[in-house]
Amino acid sequence: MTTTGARVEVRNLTKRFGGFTAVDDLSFNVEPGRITGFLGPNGAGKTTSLRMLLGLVRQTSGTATIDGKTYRDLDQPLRVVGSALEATNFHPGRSGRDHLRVLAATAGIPDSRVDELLELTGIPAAARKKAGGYSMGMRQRLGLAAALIGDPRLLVLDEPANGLDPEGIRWLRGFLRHLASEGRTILVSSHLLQEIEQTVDDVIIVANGKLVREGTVGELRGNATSLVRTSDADSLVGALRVADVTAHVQDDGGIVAETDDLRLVGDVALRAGVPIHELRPLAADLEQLFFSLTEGTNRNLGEIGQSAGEQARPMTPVSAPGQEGANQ
Ligand SMILES: Nc1ncnc2c1ncn2[C@@H]1O[C@H](COP(=O)(O)OP(=O)(O)OP(=O)(O)O)[C@@H](O)[C@H]1O
Repeated sequence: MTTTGARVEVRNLTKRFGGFTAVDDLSFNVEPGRITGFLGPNGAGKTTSLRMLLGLVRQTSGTATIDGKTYRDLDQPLRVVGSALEATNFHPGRSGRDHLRVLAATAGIPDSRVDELLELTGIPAAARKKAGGYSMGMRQRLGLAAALIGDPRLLVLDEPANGLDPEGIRWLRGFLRHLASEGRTILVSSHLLQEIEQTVDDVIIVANGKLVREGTVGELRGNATSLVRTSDADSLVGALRVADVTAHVQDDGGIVAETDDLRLVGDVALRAGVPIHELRPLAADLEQLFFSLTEGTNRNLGEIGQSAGEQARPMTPVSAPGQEGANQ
């Protein structure tokens, strides 16, 4: 099955709560058929941005559109966008199945879709249990099923890996990949890079409400290199250079060659008659990059929680949690 994914465009999006700027002139695109990670530490402005995209919070300025339209202007929103912003948002006394049936009914979707989704998200056995008794992982799966009810072209998931065990995270990864391979657009937020690093194609990193980096995972990792060790580093570096591969010897004697073609490096070494003791790809440390871009920007900690030297930004909530509404 193929689906035409919806394209998301965010332009100069800004949200101020009183004097506090939660989202600050943010611009990015999210492309169909790809999984995009929306990353940033706690308090970076991810949820607020997603809420603006979904028409749940009114922006101070800027735009967030889905195939050129704001959420409010979509004709059949559930058929275009499915979202799971909070895993706990279910009536505790209602079964998972009933929750989905109510949703389906409001959107004119047949009940058969409910069973299909319970099966797809791996919670058919829980279907008759009250959602109040669900584990965090089950709530996440039910949230995902609810998001998919209208077979949407865009899926927006806020911290979907929260509360999932490693097996659950592996399942989620495969599930999202399958949905993207059908052409859908998938936007997933997370404050933990390692949770979604293997899941996403593109990354948007925010800190203090601002965009700090965006690109494909490959671009963020930078040029692929490999590490090779030998007893005759000078000869191998020379032979690699002849083969048009830039290489240099590190302090510990290892050679960093600017290619990820390990076979080429091995062949060059063989021709040069140099023994190889180690040969492996060098993965750039994305986690390190993420920390260096966002270090000290967790605004939820306030001034006290931040360690000395970090840039703390105090915040004063202007409304209590749960009082947020579409008119903000
Ligand atoms: N209604 C509100 N009134 C005042 N401040 C708010 C409101 N909603 C969010 N904020 C603040 O805006 C900032 C961004 O919050 P947001 O929830 O968007 O961040 P986040 O990146 O999603 O973080 P997390 O990973 O913790 O969910 C935070 O400092 C938060 O406390």
